[in-house]
Amino acid sequence: MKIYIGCDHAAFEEKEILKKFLTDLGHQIDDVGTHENSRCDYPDYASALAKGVVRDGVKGILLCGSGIGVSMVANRYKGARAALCRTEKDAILSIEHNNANILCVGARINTMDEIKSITKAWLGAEFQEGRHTDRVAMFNDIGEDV
Ligand SMILES: O=C(CO)[C@H](O)[C@H](O)[C@H](O)COP(=O)(O)O
Repeated sequence: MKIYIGCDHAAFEEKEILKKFLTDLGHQIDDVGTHENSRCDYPDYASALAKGVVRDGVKGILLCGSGIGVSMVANRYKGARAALCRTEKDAILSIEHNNANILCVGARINTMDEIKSITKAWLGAEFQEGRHTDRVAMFNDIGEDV
């Protein structure tokens, strides 16, 4: 499966480790950066990743210090369903009920082992459809100025 990955400086090392973990599992990884650990701005990378995910109809993984900033940015793009996940349960539910297409994790919150297991759980889960399909479709009609 092709998977986009992106991060800011706070999660650069974790992103590199996760990239190898996913490549070893047989996934094709498209890295939108950052490509070094000097200070940068997560909106740049979360935007690039969300655009790629929506355009190509694939999944993506975003990492920053908390996971919060990247999830906020990604969800500004129509068609992006970014879920901040702290546990495997979060990850599974974000797919089963919400058909998340972007996983967000916090490298300053979760350990590397936790990030790997959250990611594996997320990639292994399946959208349950049924009553969830119409609810997720409703997302597309939301997004007005207030
Ligand atoms: O967006 C965030 C917080 O919601 C991320 O955790 C960033 O990685 C963090 O803000 C970066 O912080 P730094 O002090 O500039 O390293």
